[in-house]
Amino acid sequence: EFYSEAQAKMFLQFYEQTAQVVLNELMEATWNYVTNITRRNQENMMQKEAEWSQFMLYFGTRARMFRINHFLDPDVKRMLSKLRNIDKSALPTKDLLEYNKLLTYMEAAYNGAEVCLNEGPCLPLEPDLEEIMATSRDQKELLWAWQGWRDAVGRQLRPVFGDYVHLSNKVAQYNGYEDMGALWRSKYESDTLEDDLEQLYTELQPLYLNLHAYVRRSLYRFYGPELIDLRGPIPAHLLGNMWAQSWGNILDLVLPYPDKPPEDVTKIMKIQHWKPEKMFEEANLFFTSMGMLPAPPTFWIKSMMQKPVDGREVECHTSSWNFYKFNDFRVKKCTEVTVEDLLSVFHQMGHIQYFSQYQNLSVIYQEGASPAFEEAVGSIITLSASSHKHLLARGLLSQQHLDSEEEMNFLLGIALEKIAFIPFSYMVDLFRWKVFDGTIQKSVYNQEWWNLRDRVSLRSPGYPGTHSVDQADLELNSQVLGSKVLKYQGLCPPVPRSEDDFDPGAKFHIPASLPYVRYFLSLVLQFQLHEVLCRASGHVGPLHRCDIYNSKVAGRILEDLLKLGSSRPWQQVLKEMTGEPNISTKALLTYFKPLLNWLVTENVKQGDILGWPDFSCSFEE
Ligand SMILES: C[C@H](NC(=O)O)C(=O)O
Ligand SMILES: [Zn+2]
Repeated sequence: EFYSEAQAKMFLQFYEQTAQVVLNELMEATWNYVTNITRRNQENMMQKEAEWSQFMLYFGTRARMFRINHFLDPDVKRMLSKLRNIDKSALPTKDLLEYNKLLTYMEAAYNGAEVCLNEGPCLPLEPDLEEIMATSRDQKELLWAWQGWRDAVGRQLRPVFGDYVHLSNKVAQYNGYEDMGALWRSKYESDTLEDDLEQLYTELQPLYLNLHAYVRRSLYRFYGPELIDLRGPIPAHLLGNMWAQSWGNILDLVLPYPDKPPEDVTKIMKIQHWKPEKMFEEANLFFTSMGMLPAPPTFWIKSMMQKPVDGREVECHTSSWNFYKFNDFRVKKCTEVTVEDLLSVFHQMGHIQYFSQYQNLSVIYQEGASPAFEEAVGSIITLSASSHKHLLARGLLSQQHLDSEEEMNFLLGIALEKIAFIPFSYMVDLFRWKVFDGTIQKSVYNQEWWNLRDRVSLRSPGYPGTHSVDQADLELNSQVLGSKVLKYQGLCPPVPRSEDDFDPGAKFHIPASLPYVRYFLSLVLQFQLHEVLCRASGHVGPLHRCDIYNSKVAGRILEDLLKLGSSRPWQQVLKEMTGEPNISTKALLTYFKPLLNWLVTENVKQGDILGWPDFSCSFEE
């Protein structure tokens, strides 16, 4: 028999009451585990996982019985269709146990991995190995950390990743999707997502290729020709980050005007005795200055703002948590007193703000308008918080004005964070979608990630800057090269890789089974929304000087977005807020226009080419 719309409303109310309790217990058990990794806490978490799946199975199967096309109330229809996707709860019990064991194993392998010095201590990723990658300028030391981390993590995950893929695809099929990539993409409510992504990437490529060429030249000057090939990819251990995903830590090596180095905010924070708690208060203040919500009392009591020193083993990867209980939201971060971590704290407080703003909605709607919106909120604020004007106002800088050269140094600093991230944030899921849909088989996981497979060199793009490596070339080669580090990032592994390695596994989100393309979309979206808020706040002048701190007008606009959660399709919400129905690179390109002009001129002056026609990696000569 089919249930009426009235019965559907009753069903949703019943779901609402019980979901909060079950979800809260699951979050508490998971939080207890990741902030104190013990066998007992792991068992408790697994128990709550099982209960949560039972609960989802009950409601998910019943949600599928309603014939929602006949219903009138758009909310009832939207909520029921969201309830139908019950993710891994759709697995038969035996498979579910196996899948949860796999997921826990992979995440534990990542969290517990460390790299040991010949005699003496073993170093964990946070803070030790990340500190080395950020600050060391000794390429042997960088190589030791880079290779050691991949040996410690990637090799452990390699044998099980195939099983994870197989069971993930089973989850997807039980929920009515081809494979797990299709299930992940469905969150964006768009049947043109993949084309839209490729279009965004194409629009951003000249910016990336010019930055890549410029940084390669700078590293050539510092590390010399034995390490850097001016017509080739850059060795991946020299970019100041374990995954070369953001290059902000090598700003000192690549400054456009080295005789005018920017003030060192990290140093100033240490001189001023900043502590992690103060970093969170600073970010909280930004939101309240805009008339938005403060983090509630529980946040300050229950968050984990530092790596514990009492011997507890924890998951250090930074994350924000909603406990689906009034005003209970927390951040877990092994915070170091650095400007990089200060901006990361701003990003996390954006998640907390979203949780607070939509907490009165149905549980079903307590998520971002799309995963990209979830990631964009904090990053929008970070764009203001990292402006010279803001840091000066907050006492983290003392130099009143920047001349045009100092301003170019500043813009390059932001580009090292944001532009370098473009190819990385795009290709992590391009890789995984191909793994899930079977294009990339287990036997070639690592070479596909690095694409060492084919010695096809990109046709040299002719003069730098005037015309970047044209899309046809890249497309031609992309069929051969596939979507991998070399094609997109123009990086090389510094040492030979084999199929015993599993380098993708060295990035948290892969063992943690967390989708990643949300960060690529957020990167574009955050500039688009930043521009809207800047204009609304009355900002005039270059976008990179805008700081919306204290703007109640901007706060209001942002609040109206966040309050909606996922109750409305994000395209509608975006159109209302910006007048555009799609994510657009216009604002990002406006923000970096002065820098792109400078980079193109510089690359032409140096006679540098865009792209990496010398395709092979140094050790392969
Ligand atoms: C950008 C992404 N942020 C996060 O996971 O919180 C990362 O760290 O890779
Ligand atoms: Zn985030």
